[in-house]
This record gives sequence, C-alpha cells and structure tokens, in this order.
Amino acid sequence: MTSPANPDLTRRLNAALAHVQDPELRRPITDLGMVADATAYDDGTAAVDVLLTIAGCPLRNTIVDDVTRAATAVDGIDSVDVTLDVMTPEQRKALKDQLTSRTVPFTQPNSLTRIIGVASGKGGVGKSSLTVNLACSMAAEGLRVGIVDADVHGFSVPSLMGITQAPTRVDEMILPPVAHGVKVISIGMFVEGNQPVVWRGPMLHRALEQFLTDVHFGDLDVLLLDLPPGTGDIAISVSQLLPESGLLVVTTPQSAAAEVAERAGAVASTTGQKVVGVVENMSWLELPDGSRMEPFGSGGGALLAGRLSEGLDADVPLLGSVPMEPRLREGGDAGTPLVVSDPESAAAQEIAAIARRLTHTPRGLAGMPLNVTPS
Ligand SMILES: Nc1ncnc2c1ncn2[C@@H]1O[C@H](COP(=O)(O)OP(=O)(O)OP(=O)(O)O)[C@@H](O)[C@H]1O
Repeated sequence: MTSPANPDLTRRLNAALAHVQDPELRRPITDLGMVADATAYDDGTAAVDVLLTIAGCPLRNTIVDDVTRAATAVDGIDSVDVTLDVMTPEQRKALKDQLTSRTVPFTQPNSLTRIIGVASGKGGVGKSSLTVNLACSMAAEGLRVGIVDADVHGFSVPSLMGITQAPTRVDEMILPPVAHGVKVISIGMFVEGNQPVVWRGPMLHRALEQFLTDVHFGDLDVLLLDLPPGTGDIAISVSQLLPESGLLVVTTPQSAAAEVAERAGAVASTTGQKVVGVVENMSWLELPDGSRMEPFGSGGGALLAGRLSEGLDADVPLLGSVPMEPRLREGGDAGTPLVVSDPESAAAQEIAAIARRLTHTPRGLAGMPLNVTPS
C-alpha cells in the first residue's frame, strides 16, 4: 500500500525543485512547466514526474540527476522516483511563447547585453582562441555569457569548447549547448561532419539573423561574436543586425599584421560601430631560462591601437598582450580553454585581465531606459 502523501514534505520538495535549472534553458524547471507532479510521502519516498521538451532530450540524465539530488537533499526525503514524460504540443507551444520573441532580443531598448564582435585582419592570429577564453573567463566571474560563432567558413568554436552535442530544437526554437558555463551557437552544429559552408551574402545574413532570433540565449550579460577574419559580408551583417555591437580587434605584434588588422577595425568608421579595444596575441614566448623571445617582433598592438584611435578619432585602448603558450593550443585541441584548464598560467591571467577590462568599463546607458526589476 502506498504511504499517505505528506503535504508539508511535498511543499518543501517543490521548493527544492524550484532550484533545479533546465541545463539548456537555464531557468527553474518549475517555471518552465517541466514538473507535472511532485509529491512526497510519509514514508520518506517521493515521486516526481518531469516533462521533457522533446523525447530525445540529450540532457535527460542530467535532469534526472539534478532532480534526484535536489529532492533527496530535502530533510525527510530518502528516495525519489523520477518519471520522464514528454510535453504535449500545446505545452511545448506555451513554453515557446514564454521564451521567444521574434525580434533580435539584444537590440531591444531595454537590453543590457554587452555585444562584442572579435575581429582580426587575417586568419590564424588567435581570434577564436581568445574569444572562447575571454568568454570562459567572464563566465567564471559569474557573468551570463554567450558566443555566436559567426566565422561561418572557418567555424572552430564548438571544438575549442569541447562541444559535440547538437543544439536541441523545440519546434523552431533552438537551445544553444552550454560548455564551461557559456552558451554557444555555431553553424558547425548544423552541418554534417566537416562539410564546408559555401554560402555568401544573403544566406550568411539570414543564418546570422536566425542565430540571433531563433536561438534562445535568455538574458545575457555579454554576447561575443567570433567574426570571420577580414572585412567581409558578415562584418556588414553584424553591424546591421547588431548596430550596438562593439569590435575587439586582435593582432599579432608584427607591424604588417597590425596594418591588415587596421582595415578590419576601420570598418567601424563606415558601420558606426565602436572599437572597444585591441588585443595583441602571441606577444612573446617565455624560454626555460625565464627570458622572453619575440618570434613575431613587437609593438604591433600599440601601433594598431594608436592608428585606430587616430583614424576613428576615438580612444581605442590596447587592452592587453597575451604571450604564446603551448598549453593554450593544447587546451583548444582538447576542448578545454586555457583559462579553465590552467587559470594560473601567464596567458590565462592576461586574458582574465582583458576580460575584466572589457566588462568593467561602464556600458553607455545614455538614452536607454533602465528597466530594473528588483529581485
Ligand atoms: N597565445 C597563443 N599561444 C599559443 N598558441 C596560440 C595562441 N593563440 C592562438 N594560438 C594557436 O594559433 C592557432 C590559430 O589560432 P585561432 O584558430 O584561435 O586563430 P584565428 O585567428 O581564430 O584563426 P581563423 O580566423 O583562421 O579561425 C591555433 O592553433 C591556436 O591554438
């Protein structure tokens, strides 16, 4: 015979479940209508019926583990039976209506998301590596961070972040996979194997637009875009779709590289975007005796910051110089960015300092309504 339900224990069970977040939507499962029933009984058992958004939810085990952990942490509950069901189309629609707006949420007047496109003049200067490390560093500081891998032809963010999982779709809404606390979306998640993406112009624009409207990032403090190298279609699309976005320009210390990067930064003068700063990457290599070798010369970052400041008639700071660090490449290959795998290394420390400089500068709120809800 089943033990009688215990109302007080049931109330505490539901309160505990309100702290369980859906791993993708990052909202309490109770708010998302994912808990169909949760009852605790006098004999210390409990039963929780969870509704998954889709049948093959890749994170079902995580949800079961999180629910079990939260339920059994309630004083008086010894065991829990978690049943998984799937939402009906009506329930899914209600969830989707709750979550989506068909506009780019980041351009709404009350959006306080800081949007930074990471640009470079040419490939291979470490733009993608810096994007993922900056994002992870910001997430480690407690910020809500997302990455749009807009480097459509040379997407590398999923592998740098160790993401093999495809995004979950709830009807036409796409839930970005989360790695190292960062929500990530990339065209690489939608193509088979290592197929090249051969789109140009309008197709690219549409893909980017879709990433920004159909992907549910939720509230973000920072959205980083890994832009393709150079000054192509995507740079224009980004400036049209996200006019408030700033540009962070990455270069190596070589003066020739800085000159090429200057063109990428100078795009800002035609698009009206702000260049938030310059990062010099691969600045030096520390040798075993502690001395520094500068394989790519020196001064490119400062040169670029100076030229952009002059050309754009704005203060474009050099936000930092990141040394060469073999473990940075190894971390990328392994899908664990250096700031996560070796946060004490000099390169990781410098990246963390750049992340703080980027996020601690006040965002221009002039003319923006402050939609503050006390919590
Ligand atoms: N500071 C660093 N120390 C050592 N290796 C680095 C550093 N920065 C980047 N790398 C390595 O350099 C290579 C190029 O980096 P990455 O792919 O991030 O460049 P990118 O500018 O994004 O290139 P692309 O635009 O072609 O994708 C990678 O192998 C990466 O691991």
